[in-house]
Amino acid sequence: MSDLLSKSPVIPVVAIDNPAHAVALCEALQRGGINAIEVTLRTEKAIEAITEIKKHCPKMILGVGTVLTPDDVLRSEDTGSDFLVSPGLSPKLQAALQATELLVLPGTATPSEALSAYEAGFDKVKLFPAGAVGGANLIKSVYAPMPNISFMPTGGVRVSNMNDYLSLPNVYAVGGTWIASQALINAQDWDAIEKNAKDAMDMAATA
Ligand SMILES: O=C(O)C(=O)C[C@H](O)[C@H](O)COP(=O)(O)O
Repeated sequence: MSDLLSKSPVIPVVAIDNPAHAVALCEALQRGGINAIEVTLRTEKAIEAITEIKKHCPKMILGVGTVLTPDDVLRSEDTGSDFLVSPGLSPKLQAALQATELLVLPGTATPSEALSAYEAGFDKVKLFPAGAVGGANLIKSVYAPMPNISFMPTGGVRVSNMNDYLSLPNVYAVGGTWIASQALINAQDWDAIEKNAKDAMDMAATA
C-alpha cells in the first residue's frame, strides 16, 4: 500500500464542481502521463465526482483530499478510493484516520507535527502549505533528524519549483492545483490540462 504513489511523483489536486467533468479530466491527465489524482471534498458534488472516477477510470490512483472530519473519512471509504489526504491533524480526525485501511497522508506544517503524525503511525505525510512554511529548505533540514518521515509538499508548488522538492530524498511526491485548476476544469480545457500534466511529468523525469 505504501508503494501506491511510487509511480506518480506528481499528484494533481482538484476541485470538481460538475461530476460530468470527472472522467474527461482523468483522461486528459492520463494522456499527459499522470495516473493519480486527489479530488478534494471542497465542492458540493465531490463525492459524486469521485464515484464517477472509480467507476470509469480503473487505472487512476484515486485520492480524496480536504478530509477534515471522521465523517469525511467514512464518506471517502465508501467511494472505494485508494488514499486520503488531510490539510492537518486534530485528535478526532487522527483517530478516524488511524482506523482506516486506506493509505493516509496527513497534513503537517512543522517538525513537531510531522513527529506527532509519525508517532500516530503515519510515515508519509503532506507538508502544507509548503511554500508558506519553509518550502524545500524546511524538508531538507528535517531529513537528518527524521529520515524515516517523507513528505508530499502542497501549497505553492508549480512546475518551476517542483524539482527543488523532488530532488530531496525525503520527498515521495509533489501535489498542487496548478495542473488542473478549477477554472480549467470548468472551462473543460482538457488540452491545457493534458499539456500541464505532460510538462510536469517531463520536469519530474529530470529531478
Ligand atoms: O485542501 C486540501 O486538503 C489540500 O489538499 C490543499 C491543497 O493541496 C492546496 O491548497 C494546493 O495548493 P496550491 O497548489 O498552491 O493551489
